[in-house]
Amino acid sequence: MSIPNLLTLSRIVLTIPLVALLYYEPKEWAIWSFAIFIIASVTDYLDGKLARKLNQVSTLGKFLDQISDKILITSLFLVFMFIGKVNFWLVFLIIFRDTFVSGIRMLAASEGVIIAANYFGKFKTVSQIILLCFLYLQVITNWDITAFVILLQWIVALITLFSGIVYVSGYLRNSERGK
Ligand SMILES: O=P(O)(O)OC[C@H](O)CO
Repeated sequence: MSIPNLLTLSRIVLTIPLVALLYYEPKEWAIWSFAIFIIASVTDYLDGKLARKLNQVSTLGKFLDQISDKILITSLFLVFMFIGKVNFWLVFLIIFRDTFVSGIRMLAASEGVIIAANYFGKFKTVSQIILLCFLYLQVITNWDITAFVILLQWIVALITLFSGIVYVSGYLRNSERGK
């Protein structure tokens, strides 16, 4: 397996300790979870860059990248929801959007079309990572950032929704053209 793909896979493996350290007591473990999350987020930046540099861009790599992002981010949002730091509706929207977009991707693939992650999708992932950082800070520190985090949740919800609509409308436009 190529180094970029190994980096991507490490994100899936790291999700397990990261979730356990955040979910279980004592609270002090959350800081270790945050440290692992930062490492996992850096691999998200590095894997694609390295794959392009080493000329190792592959369909498997693109697939793993999307899957590992979703496993990491959705798992964390679920834990933050269980510990009462994030609203249910945002987690619902993220799961709904990702499942719907994956369905559109499967449909397109069955028609021989590969829908790669676009800039809106990447921006959505970055916005969710930023929100997760602030959710960690809420758990780890005593800072009163509740109002800011609520505002950020709305912004992330809008970006998440918009990026999903972009994929769906892109697919519908292409299938209209193909008729
Ligand atoms: O738009 P999505 O859901 O494919 O996600 C984009 C990826 O996370 C980019 O790495």
